[in-house]
Amino acid sequence: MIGHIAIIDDYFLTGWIQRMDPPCFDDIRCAFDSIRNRGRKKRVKPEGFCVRFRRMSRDVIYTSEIHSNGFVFDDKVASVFADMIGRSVPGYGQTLQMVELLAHQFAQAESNLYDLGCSLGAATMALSRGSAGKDCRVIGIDNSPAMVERCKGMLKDEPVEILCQDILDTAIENASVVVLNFVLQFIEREERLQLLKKIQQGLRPGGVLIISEKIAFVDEAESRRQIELHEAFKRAQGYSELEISRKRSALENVLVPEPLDVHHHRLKQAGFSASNTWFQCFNFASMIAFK
Ligand SMILES: Nc1ncnc2c1ncn2[C@@H]1O[C@H](C[S@+](CC[C@H]([NH3+])C(=O)[O-])CC(=O)[O-])[C@@H](O)[C@H]1O
Ligand SMILES: O=C(O)C(=O)Cc1ccccc1
Repeated sequence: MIGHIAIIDDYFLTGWIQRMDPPCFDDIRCAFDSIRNRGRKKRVKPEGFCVRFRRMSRDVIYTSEIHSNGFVFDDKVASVFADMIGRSVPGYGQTLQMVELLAHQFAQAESNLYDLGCSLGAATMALSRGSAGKDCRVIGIDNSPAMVERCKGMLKDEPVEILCQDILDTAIENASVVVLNFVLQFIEREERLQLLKKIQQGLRPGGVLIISEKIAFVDEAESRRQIELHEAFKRAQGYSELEISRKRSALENVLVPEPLDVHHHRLKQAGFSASNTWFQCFNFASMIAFK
């Protein structure tokens, strides 16, 4: 049920919890409680679990004035990314759980599963877990060397391949599930259709593309409302007004969101037979497209 990222209260721990059966949230909380009781530094194995954990660094990048112009996936961002995305994207954890469920549903035996723009490999892990036992190749790809290096470390015991590559150059073949989890938004708009066509062509019959995005709204008042709600979410997650506004400026022209109907229309143009939106929270949404 849960992948490898567990955020318990304000402990900011990243952990891998492996057991024969998928653990539920209460099991994990129990495991962490038992760790807490014995002192935070001590590595213990609560009964029935194999828990490996490292402290997840808190994202304080935009608390200081000194940060790069624009937004780049450099080592600074990679080192706090798990915390950053968890506190910035409403429903991110839920999305990962559903990627695992969808992989379980759609992964075909002896096919390839791709996580394009894998960052630290959270969705790669979900693909791996969801397709366990089907003899699939799970491939995570990212063009940020800092992300790839950390991702390889995080997933070193998982049967996945992690490549440092531009996803525009990646060959997609024999695929049953492809994931673009909050990645298309960073690709130049003119390149997006071509990328989706390539994915559609690399999918087997019955294959799916799972795509999550920050979305835009055509109606100005609606757009304002959704952005305000997203920013209220970020405030509730502990980001200050200054951090929120600095990151907003950094993301301008780097993360370019589009309305949901633009996405669905483009998926059709790329050759997908159908698509739908299976999750939305404020200006973040997840879709699935069927070959
Ligand atoms: N052309 C490109 N080629 C390869 N990678 C790219 C490219 N452009 C951007 N990236 C990579 O796409 C990732 C986007 S983050 C994905 C989260 C992850 N999917 C997750 O489920 O945790 C989303 C976010 O930061 O909002 C970064 O690691 C970039 O290096
Ligand atoms: O933080 C934001 O405002 C976002 O839109 C989400 C996000 C999350 C991680 C990196 C870049 C953008």
